[in-house]
Amino acid sequence: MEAVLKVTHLEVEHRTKKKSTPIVHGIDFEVMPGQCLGILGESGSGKSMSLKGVMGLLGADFTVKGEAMFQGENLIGKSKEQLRRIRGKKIGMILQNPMTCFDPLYRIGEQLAETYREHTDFKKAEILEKSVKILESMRINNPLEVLKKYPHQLSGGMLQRIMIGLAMSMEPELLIADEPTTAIDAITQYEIMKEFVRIKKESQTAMIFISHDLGVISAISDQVLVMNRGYAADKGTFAQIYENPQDAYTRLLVEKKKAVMNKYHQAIHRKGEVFV
Ligand SMILES: Nc1ncnc2c1ncn2[C@@H]1O[C@H](COP(=O)(O)OP(=O)(O)OP(=O)(O)O)[C@@H](O)[C@H]1O
Repeated sequence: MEAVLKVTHLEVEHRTKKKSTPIVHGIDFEVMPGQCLGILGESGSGKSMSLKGVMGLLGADFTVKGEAMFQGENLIGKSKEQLRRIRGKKIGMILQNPMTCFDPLYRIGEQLAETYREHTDFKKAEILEKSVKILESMRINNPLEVLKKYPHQLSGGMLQRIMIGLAMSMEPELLIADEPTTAIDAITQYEIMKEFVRIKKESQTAMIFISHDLGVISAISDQVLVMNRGYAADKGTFAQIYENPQDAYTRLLVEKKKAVMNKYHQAIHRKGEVFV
């Protein structure tokens, strides 16, 4: 089976007049159809830079090298305009903070319509119908009312749900989610994760899910790439990474997680003793 996206020897470098600083040091990864690749690593490990590099979202002061094959074409080296067309249609992207993805000056409905106008030839009535469907599919009540609201009138969780619904309505070949739950509260984070797991089950869309949280990665990933300081530290299925980490850094992440889980189990156990 052919990978949906196959990235080989990806390098990202930041350049100023005085010096160049390597950020991502030749990493390889691939996403198979219907599967989710989780990219795990602490803040600053180069997770976002890798995907932004592939998707043409870095400024002119960055250089990106390597190969990122998507539908028979190398994304690296494509023009900003070509990549903009691919993003949002064939490759959906959900970013960290939903507030920054919406323009504060326009109503939600106008912004959804704009995306439809750019990527489809739907007429006005069809756009409205589709927009309502997106909100309904993401279990948002009173969709017609919500379409009339401005971003600041909605919660972060609701905006993130709308972003996910919009991305999925384009029926992308690949969905990339970069820490999509970090900017929202814990209960909503759980709800948003449930949406991703549901989408994965129902639509079989290939996904890349970026997170610093091992728990989040475990909920959705088939394969995991662990990043540390711009290098690929470990690779494998979640079970391989969790049970038998090859790299010292991955072992540290797993041990930290296991220690938290132990404390949690002990607390539950103690609570049980008190109340039994
Ligand atoms: N605008 C920038 N200019 C120069 N270097 C940057 C810039 N943004 C990030 N970097 C460098 O790239 C490294 C990787 O950053 P990146 O955002 O990819 O990390 P990350 O693993 O996604 O973490 P986070 O979840 O905090 O975004 C950082 O450690 C930093 O040194």
